[in-house]
Amino acid sequence: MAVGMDKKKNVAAAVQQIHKAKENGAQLVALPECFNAPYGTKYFKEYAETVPDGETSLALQEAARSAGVCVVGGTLPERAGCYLYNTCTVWDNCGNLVAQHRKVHLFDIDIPGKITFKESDVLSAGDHITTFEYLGVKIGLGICYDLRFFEMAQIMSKEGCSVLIYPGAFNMTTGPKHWELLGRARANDLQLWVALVSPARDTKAEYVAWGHSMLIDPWGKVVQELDEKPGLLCADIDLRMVEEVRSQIPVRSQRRTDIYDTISTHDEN
Ligand SMILES: NC(=O)CCC(=O)C(=O)O
Repeated sequence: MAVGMDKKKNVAAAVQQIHKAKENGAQLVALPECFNAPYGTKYFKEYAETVPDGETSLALQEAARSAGVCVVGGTLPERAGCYLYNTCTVWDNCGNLVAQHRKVHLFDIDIPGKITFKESDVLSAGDHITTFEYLGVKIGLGICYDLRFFEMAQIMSKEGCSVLIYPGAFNMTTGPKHWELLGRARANDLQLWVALVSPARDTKAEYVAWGHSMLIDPWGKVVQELDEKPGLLCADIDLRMVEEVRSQIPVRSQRRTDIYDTISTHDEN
């Protein structure tokens, strides 16, 4: 979805898409990172809300309940006391808050002449890895830059997740280089489904999102992808494929942790 300066319009657009996805048969709907606010450090404080009683949370709760779908509510700037977080809330089909993930790895990078961003100027990092269960399926959550950290995805996989969902907003520098690569790497390494959910590209925005929401199967194949424009990606996730890939290429039981442990104690890098 496109995200602009008007929070109410952003939230209304998200609610509309949730209902549209339900009409298309969705049981779970995921929104992009920072779907209710422009993405930028100077905006987080102004747009921040408390969870679960802020206006965006209440709108997501009501949308999940009235549509009867699970909503992975992208992210919103969350205010908790004097701290701000980049937070994903998850609502089940009855409108219960079933998970809340605060971005663990803050997006602090500096590529001179291309992109410099420092979330840690205003945001605090979450310190929990978040998984939840819906319709008997274990699902893991990461937010954008979290996608770069294999260890986090590996823990979610070890906890039994067969799907990882990353609301994210890569940019015009790192997006074409790494967005798909990282999503496919996580899916292939851990042999599970990965969904990457981005805002649409707005070339007039200060931060221009790459777009290209996609769903990747446990073989590491992109099964569906949007372009940079607003759109709705609806796809079936065949969970049997997780077991199929894992039994046919059994890397999970072939790890030589005896060797890795020895090496990793010698070389922290
Ligand atoms: N919102 C983000 O965390 C952006 C991450 C990103 O673009 C990257 O390259 O990593």
